[in-house]
Amino acid sequence: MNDTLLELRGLTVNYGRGRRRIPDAVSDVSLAVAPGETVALVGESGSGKSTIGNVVLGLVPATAGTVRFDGEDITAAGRRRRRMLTRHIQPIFQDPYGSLNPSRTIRQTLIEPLLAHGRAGAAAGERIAEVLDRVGLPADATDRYPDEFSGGQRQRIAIARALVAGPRLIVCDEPTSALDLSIQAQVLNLLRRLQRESGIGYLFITHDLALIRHVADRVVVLYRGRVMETGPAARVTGEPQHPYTQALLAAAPVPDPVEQRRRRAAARSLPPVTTAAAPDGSPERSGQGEHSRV
Ligand SMILES: Nc1ncnc2c1ncn2[C@@H]1O[C@H](COP(=O)(O)OP(=O)(O)OP(=O)(O)O)[C@@H](O)[C@H]1O
Repeated sequence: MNDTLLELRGLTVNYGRGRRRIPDAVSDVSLAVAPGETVALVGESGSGKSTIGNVVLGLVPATAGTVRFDGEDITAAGRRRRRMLTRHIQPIFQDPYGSLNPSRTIRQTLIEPLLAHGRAGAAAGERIAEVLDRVGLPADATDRYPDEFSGGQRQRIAIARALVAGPRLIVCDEPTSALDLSIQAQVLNLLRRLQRESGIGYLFITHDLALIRHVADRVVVLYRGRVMETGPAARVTGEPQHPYTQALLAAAPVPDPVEQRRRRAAARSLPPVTTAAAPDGSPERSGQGEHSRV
């Protein structure tokens, strides 16, 4: 067992080829997730968050850099070995309506990950009942279809599907952004409880900096595929060092209007985001000193 569950080093991803090539969708990103830890990837749309998550899930190839899971480089592993390793990594996606096949019962949905890893034997029914119970759904949910459930319940089904094969890392890609606020809190509490019970690591993708102080231990702030700032969630949200992080925080809605005005005033007094260190016009990087840990 390794202290570091997931470690990315110098991850770079280019999409497409020739004239349709999109270089540096992700550029030289390094981060680590420990067992039982939540590391949030934050940044606005197009900053490369989902690309990083998809590389970790084995859905998108890395152009350069390494992705180590439990010390083993997934990108260098053969197909069979990669399948073995990625069995321990599962996704939860944003849209609980789109991510569940409407023509499959909940049992068929939950048995898929077990089938994929040759574990759909006699104990599968028991395992499915157990995960449904853990996510707070009734045992008789198994014979029903996704459209018989609310958005929050569907996201619980998606969480059950992620849990059923006993993952050690879950890539949560905006898992609550399609849900009402009250349901969001329930789903986040469920994720936190599951983490406490099982020591699962979360790579938690969100564009919402206001959310991460409630869910994340550490944060990686991305802009145009590059790391702007990394550090403990309380520090990055309480005393952001990089102007880009400060601007993101100022734009995040806060329940307290006085606090919101204070942040906006603080952001207005910032110097403009500098382009000095980045030839492509993105802000210069900072927080790299903490890079070795995050
Ligand atoms: N399959 C793809 N083919 C080509 N380009 C892609 C593909 N997926 C993402 N990109 C590009 O890569 C960059 C990073 O996109 P990505 O989806 O990773 O960002 P994101 O931060 O997750 O955005 P969002 O919050 O909108 O999901 C963007 O410029 C995007 O257009």
